[in-house]
Amino acid sequence: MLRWLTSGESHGEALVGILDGLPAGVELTTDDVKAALARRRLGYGRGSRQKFEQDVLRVLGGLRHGVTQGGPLALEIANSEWPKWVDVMSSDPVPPEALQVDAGTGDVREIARNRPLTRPRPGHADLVGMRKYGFDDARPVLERASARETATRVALGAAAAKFLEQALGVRLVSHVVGIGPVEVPEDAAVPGPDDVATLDADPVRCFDAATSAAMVAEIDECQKAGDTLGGVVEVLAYGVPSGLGTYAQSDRRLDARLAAVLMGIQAIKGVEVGDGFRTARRRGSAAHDEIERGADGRIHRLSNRAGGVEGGMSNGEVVRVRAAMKPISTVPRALATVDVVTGEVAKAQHQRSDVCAVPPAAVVAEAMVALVLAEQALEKFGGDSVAEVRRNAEAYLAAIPELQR
Ligand SMILES: Cc1cc2nc3c(=O)[nH]c(=O)nc-3n(C[C@H](O)[C@H](O)[C@H](O)COP(=O)(O)O)c2cc1C
Ligand SMILES: C=C(O[C@@H]1CC(C(=O)O)=C[C@@H](OP(=O)(O)O)[C@H]1O)C(=O)O
Repeated sequence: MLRWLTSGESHGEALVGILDGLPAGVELTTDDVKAALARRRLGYGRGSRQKFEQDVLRVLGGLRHGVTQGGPLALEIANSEWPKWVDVMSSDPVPPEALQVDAGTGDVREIARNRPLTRPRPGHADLVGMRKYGFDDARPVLERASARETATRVALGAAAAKFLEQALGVRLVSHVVGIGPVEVPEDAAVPGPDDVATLDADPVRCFDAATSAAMVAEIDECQKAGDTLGGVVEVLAYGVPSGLGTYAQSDRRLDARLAAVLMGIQAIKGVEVGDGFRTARRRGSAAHDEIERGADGRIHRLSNRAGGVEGGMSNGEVVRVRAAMKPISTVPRALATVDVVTGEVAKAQHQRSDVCAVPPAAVVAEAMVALVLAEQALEKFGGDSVAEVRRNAEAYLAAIPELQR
């Protein structure tokens, strides 16, 4: 059983992630995890924080000499912004005067950081979080609701991706298919597992050069207008064996698990498996993926509209999912709100913020798909080491009757 948890605040000392149930024998280095974290920081349209903050990684458990040990993998990602937030985010009580003056950093903005946030920002967790947890300051709400937390999930996803590749030969790709109204054409080329470096080098992680340029222009225009953007990301998983997930119980369906973790990413408001909503507009004869026996004697599909999932199970085709992200909630052209302490009409607080975070959201979505595919592979094949999982998978595949292959 694979499970994961994260802890930590956006401006706290560090984020922490634990991945429990990862088999022994996964080859993984801190450089692998750092590379995944670096990919999440890329993307045209991000705010100033990405430019100066570093993801300072420490592996606290589960890894020895570059190989997982079978125990929980524990990762710490320190926030390099922490020195500015020591008093505001102190885990122990601090004297009130410490919150009135700068904490010896010489940075007068410290005083502003300490000021209670009483004007909840539309689109954020602020208002409901204050009501629900009984705060008169949105600070504790936004600290945990912030997508800074996705760094931890990307780090854990890097370990899951290594496991998938080494045990089963599964490789993942994520790309951006829409930013605001700019969309990749339906007939555009789809990236394969060898195109990851090309995607990482593109400012918006888009595989279609003309669309990428249009997306960058859209972000520029939006920034000038004091506004923000969302978009759509796609994750493709190549080499997923047939039979992950099940039709036998609704919550164990592969599509249900994928949708749940994608919806669990901050700001994701819709999920599509395969052609999803587009399939709903088609007739059945143009919606499903016909089966034929190819010249190589193996069963093939004539299309992959289902996105590699039928009956809640992977069907051996490329697993393909999309997630729709709403525009960034902190809109520079500040939105209307109220001050919940004074009762006055107000404008939502805006300091720095991303204009568009769709490219990093693609990397986060890729990590979540990796975690779910690893979870489902372990559920199907079991095994405490990479070698055992591989043996079990090979035995299962070898036992499939010849005419079903
Ligand atoms: C990678 C990433 C970066 C984000 N950066 C910002 C940001 O800089 N400013 C902002 O207001 N929201 C940002 N968000 C979105 C907010 O965290 C999100 O809108 C908020 O949590 C409320 O969304 P929810 O209703 O889905 O929880 C980001 C989301 C992601 C996935
Ligand atoms: C720090 C990250 O993203 C942050 C996510 C975020 C939000 O509201 O979700 C708001 C911004 O932080 P701040 O309000 O401190 O400027 C982003 O920079 C990150 O992704 O590493």
